[in-house]
Amino acid sequence: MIAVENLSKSFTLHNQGGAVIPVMAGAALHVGPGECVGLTGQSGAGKSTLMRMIQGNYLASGGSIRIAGTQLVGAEPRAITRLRRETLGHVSQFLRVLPRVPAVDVVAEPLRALGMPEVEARARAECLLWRLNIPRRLWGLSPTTFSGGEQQRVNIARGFVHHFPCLLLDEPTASLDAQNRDIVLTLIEEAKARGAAILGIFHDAPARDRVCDRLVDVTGFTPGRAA
Ligand SMILES: Nc1ncnc2c1ncn2[C@@H]1O[C@H](COP(=O)(O)OP(=O)(O)OP(=O)(O)O)[C@@H](O)[C@H]1O
Repeated sequence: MIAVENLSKSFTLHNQGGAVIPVMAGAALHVGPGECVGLTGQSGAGKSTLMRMIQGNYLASGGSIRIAGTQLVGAEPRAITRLRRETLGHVSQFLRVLPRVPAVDVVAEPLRALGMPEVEARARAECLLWRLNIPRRLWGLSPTTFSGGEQQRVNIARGFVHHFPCLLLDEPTASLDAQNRDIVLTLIEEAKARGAAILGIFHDAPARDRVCDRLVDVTGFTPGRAA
């Protein structure tokens, strides 16, 4: 479902004399249906860079990234937009929303983009907000004024509302209390049970141990260390 082969990445610092910084070479991993793979490695090893390339936010310098059969490296922006709408979900650490859009609409939006009828999209959004303990009185308000933990839970609800076949999770349990953390881990387990391929960064070691089937240490993809 998620297949990375011989992936490389260099950053060119145009505002610093065009210095070229190689950060990744020979990166390879595979995540199958129903599997959760955790990215590990010391700070600066390249976990976020790899995730951003798989999400299509950073251009790869070379290699291959296939998401459910679609080649991402060199893909047209339109193909990447379609992949994100239908196939590749992403939960980042922070919620980015337009002001004045109510929380329930933020969560329902991925379903509306897929053409789901309004009543059903709203019902599914409300169900997730309820499961994630967002008080009903907040559902009609913009999350811009919500607490950090509430914003993160809205973000998680938005990431899980459509049953994406592939999911990228960037520290999905960071700054959550024990009860909400447990709910998020249950959502991940449910996604695995329905066959989703999940790749995540989990600094929370017990959470990682609970949901990850395998770990991939990106330190092995540091240029000069690749096999
Ligand atoms: N936009 C960028 N421009 C230049 N260099 C970058 C950029 N993004 C990341 N890097 C460099 O790439 C390397 C890997 O960074 P990355 O953020 O992927 O590491 P990480 O493993 O996610 O670290 P952490 O655990 O601290 O978040 C670092 O040396 C970083 O300075």
